[in-house]
Formats: sequence, structure tokens, C-alpha cells
Amino acid sequence: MFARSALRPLTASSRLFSSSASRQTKVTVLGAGGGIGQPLSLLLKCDPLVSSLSLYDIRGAPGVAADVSHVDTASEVNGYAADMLDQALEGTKVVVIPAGVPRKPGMTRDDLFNTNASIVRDLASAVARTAPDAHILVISNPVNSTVPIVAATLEKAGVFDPRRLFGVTTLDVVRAARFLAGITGPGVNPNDTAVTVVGGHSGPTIVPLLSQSSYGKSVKGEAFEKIVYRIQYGGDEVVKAKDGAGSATLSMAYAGAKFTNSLLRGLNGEKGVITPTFVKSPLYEDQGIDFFSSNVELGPNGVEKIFPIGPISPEEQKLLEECLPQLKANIEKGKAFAAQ
Ligand SMILES: NC(=O)C1=CN([C@@H]2O[C@H](COP(=O)(O)OP(=O)(O)OC[C@H]3O[C@@H](n4cnc5c(N)ncnc54)[C@H](O)[C@@H]3O)[C@@H](O)[C@H]2O)C=CC1
Ligand SMILES: O=C([O-])CC(=O)C(=O)O
Repeated sequence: MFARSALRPLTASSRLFSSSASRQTKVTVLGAGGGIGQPLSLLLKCDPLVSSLSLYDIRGAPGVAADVSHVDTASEVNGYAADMLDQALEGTKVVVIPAGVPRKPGMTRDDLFNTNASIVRDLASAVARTAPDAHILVISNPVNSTVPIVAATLEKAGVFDPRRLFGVTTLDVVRAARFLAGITGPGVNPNDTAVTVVGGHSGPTIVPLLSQSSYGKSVKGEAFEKIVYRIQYGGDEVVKAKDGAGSATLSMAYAGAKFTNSLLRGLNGEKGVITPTFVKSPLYEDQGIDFFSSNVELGPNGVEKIFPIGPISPEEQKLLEECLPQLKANIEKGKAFAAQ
């Protein structure tokens, strides 16, 4: 399926799976029966760095596991029913969480808070109890709030290590590269139009830094406004098109598998694995914002280095100013919930 000879040469940033190192890892998906969980489980089954895949959901995970387990890659797959959360987490090194409800048209990600906050808190408690050293990748929305909830839950349990908690903002990066390639001209490949996206993961908190991209820096005026809007509201495009049937699942599964592979490469000691992710960050701590997405180097301990956002244009400075107050409010909402 992925025969090497059939592939054109790829840059490190463009590969879905790359595996220069040999150590393999047990990965658990919480919410594996869902719209994201199913294709994500399939993609993780295809990742050569995953040795064992543990699939959990309150419904349907054993069926998904039976199905995915027939794919002829080396990893083993196990499915766990609703009452087997602790067994699903035993011995796992990486936990990916796409559990929770998705948006319908007319909703914001924050409208998911009331349902998803407690789902994520309870799953984080289980990770703290059963796999306290695991790296946790949070997909469930609203990411700007669910990540602080997971952090506070782990902190309460005395096992929080900020190097091991990640909000998955990779879909924004994937969209930015795709949309920029689309307006750059025929034949331009998204592999060559990577854009760093910083801030958070909802509307105005998503800040693409086009000025730092060789193709993006020439996008000005109305074209700039349009592509920024499209990157910030790409999720709404999918919610609208699915017309009540949910939000992005396939592109998110791709993005989730891509970020998981980056983390696994870092854990295996590969150098120079750098990608944006929403982590506990010192960058805007002086403004009371202690979670932020910027480029992060992933390594054997998880977060090895958090990069500052670097030089940005006056337009991007304005976007950042719009991002920060909303991001702060989202983070505080998560913390207030976790403190109850
Ligand atoms: N970070 C990002 O960029 C993105 C995040 N999302 C978010 O991902 C989440 C999932 O989206 P979909 O897969 O489309 O939803 P979905 O409804 O298709 O699947 C969610 C799954 O979570 C399961 N679930 C609910 N409570 C659970 C619990 N306590 N333990 C384990 N599993 C549980 C459900 O049974 C269901 O199978 C949503 O919150 C959505 O907003 C979606 C797209 C992008
Ligand atoms: O829009 C949503 O609700 C799902 C999501 O986070 C995205 O597609 O970026």
C-alpha cells in the first residue's frame, strides 16, 4: 500500500509516517469508536513506530479493533469495552483522546464545553491512575479549555509533567499548508508551503504566520484576509458541509496520526522534530496565559524546547492581539471547571 518505490521523495514535514529509529511504542486511543477514532486507529495501525494499539470507547471499540486488527502490519490491536478503561491504559506510553461530542451547524467549539469537559477530566483521572507516565494528546474540543482541564486533573493527582501534555492543533497546520498551496498556483505542493500556526484552536485564537513562509509572505491585502479567515474557520466549512452529521473526522484523523508519529519519532531520539502544538508554555505567562501553541521540539521526554513565535508582520501582530484575550478566557474557563 505504501510501497517506497511508488512514492516521490518527501521532505520530513510532509511525511505522514517516518521511522528512522527502531523503538516501538504502545499507543491507546480513547474514543476509538467515533468519527475521528476509527480512521485514526486505522492510520495508527499503519504506523511502523506503533507496536501495540489499544482501542477504547464507551461503545463499539471491540468491533473497531477486530476490524483494524486484520490490517497486515506488525502491530497488535486490542479492543476494550466501556468497563475496561484501566485495562486499555495499562502499560501505554501514548494516549490519544478524541472522545467527546462534535459540533453541529451554528455551534462554537465552546458550546461543547459542558459535555466534553467532564469526559476529558474523567479520562485524564484514569490516565493519572493507570498510566501516570504516559504522554497525552488531546483532540477533544474545545482544545483551548480541555488541555488546561487535563493539566489540572493530573496536577491534582500529583502526576502532571508539562512535557507530556499536548493539545493537537495539527489540523490547523495541515489546512494552512493545503490552502496556501491552493492559492499559490498550479503544481505547487503543500509539502513546500508549510505555515507555522500559533495561539490556540478556535476562530480568532488560530494565528497563521504566513510572513514566515517563503510562499506565504507574498500574500497580501484581500488575499491575506481571505486565507487567514479560511484557516481560522476551516472547521466551520466542514461542519456546514456535513450539515448536522458532525465535524472534521478524516482530515483530523490524518492530522492526529501525523502528530502522533512526530511525537513517537521524538521519543525515539530523532533530532529536529519540530511542530506547533498547544502546551504549557512560558511565552505569554506574563499576561496570565500559560498554555499556548507555538513550534515545539519533540524529544525523548516529550516537549524538549518551546520556540518563541519569532518575527511577525503588523497584520499578524493584530491577529495575535485578537487571539490572546479569548485564549485567556478559554484557559480560565477550563481551570475554573477543574477546580470545582
Ligand atoms: N483538535 C482538533 O483539531 C479537532 C477536534 N475535534 C473534536 O474531536 C471530538 C470527537 O469528534 P468526533 O470523533 O467527530 O465525534 P464522534 O461523536 O463521532 O466520536 C466521539 C466518540 O467519543 C466516544 N466517547 C464519548 N464519551 C466517552 C468516554 N467517556 N470515554 C471514551 N469514549 C467516549 C463516543 O462514544 C464516540 O465514539 C469532538 O470534541 C470534536 O470537536 C474534531 C476535529 C478537529
Ligand atoms: O470545527 C470543529 O468543531 C472541529 C475542529 O476543531 C476542526 O475541524 O478544526
